[in-house]
Amino acid sequence: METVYMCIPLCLALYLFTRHLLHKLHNLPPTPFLSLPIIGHLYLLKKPLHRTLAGISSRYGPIVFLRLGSRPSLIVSSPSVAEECLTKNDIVFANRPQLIAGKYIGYNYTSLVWANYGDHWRNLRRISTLEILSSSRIQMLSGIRADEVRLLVRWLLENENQTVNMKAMLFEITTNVMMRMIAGKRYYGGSMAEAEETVKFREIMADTIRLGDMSNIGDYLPMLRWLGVKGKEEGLRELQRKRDRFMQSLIEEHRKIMAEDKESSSSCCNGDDGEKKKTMIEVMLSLQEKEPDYYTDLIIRGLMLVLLGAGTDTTATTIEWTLSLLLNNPHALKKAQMEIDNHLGDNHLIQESDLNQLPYLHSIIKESQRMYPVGPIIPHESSGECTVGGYRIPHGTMLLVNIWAIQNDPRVWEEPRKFMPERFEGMELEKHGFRLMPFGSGRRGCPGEGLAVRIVGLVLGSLIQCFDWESVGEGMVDMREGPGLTLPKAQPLLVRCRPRPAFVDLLSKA
Ligand code: HEM
Repeated sequence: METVYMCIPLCLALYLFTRHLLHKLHNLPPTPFLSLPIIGHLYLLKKPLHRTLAGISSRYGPIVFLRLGSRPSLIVSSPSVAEECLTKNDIVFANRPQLIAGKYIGYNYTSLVWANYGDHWRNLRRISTLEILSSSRIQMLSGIRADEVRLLVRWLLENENQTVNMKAMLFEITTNVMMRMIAGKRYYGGSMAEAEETVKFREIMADTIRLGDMSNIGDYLPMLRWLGVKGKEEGLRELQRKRDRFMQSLIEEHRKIMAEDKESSSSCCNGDDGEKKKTMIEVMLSLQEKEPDYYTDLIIRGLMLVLLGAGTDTTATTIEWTLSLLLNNPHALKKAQMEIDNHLGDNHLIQESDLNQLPYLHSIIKESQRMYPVGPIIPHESSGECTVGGYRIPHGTMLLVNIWAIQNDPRVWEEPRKFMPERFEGMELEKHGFRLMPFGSGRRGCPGEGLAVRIVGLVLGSLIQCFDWESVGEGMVDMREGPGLTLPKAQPLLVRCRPRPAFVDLLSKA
């Protein structure tokens, strides 16, 4: 028995030594010494992941190799290495890791977010950038965003001095904007609150947030899945069934309306300019008529869910962080109000077309996205062997670019934890390079950036222009980060607002 006890540490030491030797021989990047059998470096990971990985990088350097269970992983946390991965090695790293979540909510890794690089992904990307998220289409649907913002400021006016949960409020407005663009429907606020369809939609959104954290131990230790430990898998499967059924019912509804429209050649949805302001489903169904084999209902459902999933929480959370920062930095809030007043006076509410005259507002948003990027870590995977920083990176390595670490690194940004929108004044966008990339970069970079910039700018600009704000509770707004995929705040932002006297009249007519 004693011999067995002696053997265990001996075997472990031998294992660690051999691993380390092989690591060096294979010219892999620096790695923490203790990589345990089976779990590798998983024992090092704690939430929030971006902070843990930043801690590891500060010890081992900007290129770190980890074995996360069965997944070889490359952690990158400097602008130059990120650039090397996303420019020189862009195609090699253009795959996504095949995590369990992608099997269910990514239609077996075939949706735009989850598909590997290749013809199918390129096609989806083309459809989304040319047909759905092109500047002309985004511009065409600007009325939806203006209308939702108008409803928001009206609601705030009617509820002045009440405690408002901004997290919930912002999630509702961004979801309404996206669903109106996708299907011409709004599910928050208004008279539809009790309708069965609304209740179903809200349930789906709540479940998506509940299961939204993609971490699943089976992703790293597949043997657990064989042993029957399925984690969130059942929940994800059921959620996807519900989402799929819901989106299909919207497609059927549109199909029916389009057929009726065709018969009566009605022009009920034409804009003032006579051009038809089609929803995304209508655009996709028109394409389906021309190419039914490619534009299947499955492809349409996949795109609807991707846009809803990628476009709501991200924009809402960005606005919530930014407003929180402004409440803790009242001088910046005043300065932004003055900028808007100077440019627009007090006789019209801010519109999207005003945004490019408001550089300080842009600087505030950039600074907030620098400090609190809502995609703190971007996951890719290598489809072949390549070199990064002179090290060999094997095929099938998961790449985690730690955007949060880069954007909060004192070697990259002066006093990074200080909110200083002024640092962006007069700085051209190109100058940020890979130091600032809240929307990612390279061929898998965010296709919704143009839309997101408009939504965030318009909502935030309107809130700043029309109201004076105070946080609820003692002291400063709590800026701690909570667990979750899109860097949520640990505590939702609670506020009270009062309309600015000069805008009461304008708001009541809005
Ligand atoms: C402030 C808001 C947003 C932020 C910060 C953001 C950020 C990001 C980031 C960091 C990525 C990953 C990039 C990469 O892997 O290299 C991404 C991907 C993506 N985003 Fe956004 N995003 C936002 C809003 C939106 C909106 C409004 C949409 C569309 C309605 C959208 C659609 C997508 C899609 C489809 C992808 C996956 C692209 C692919 O894999 O090819 N995002 N976004």
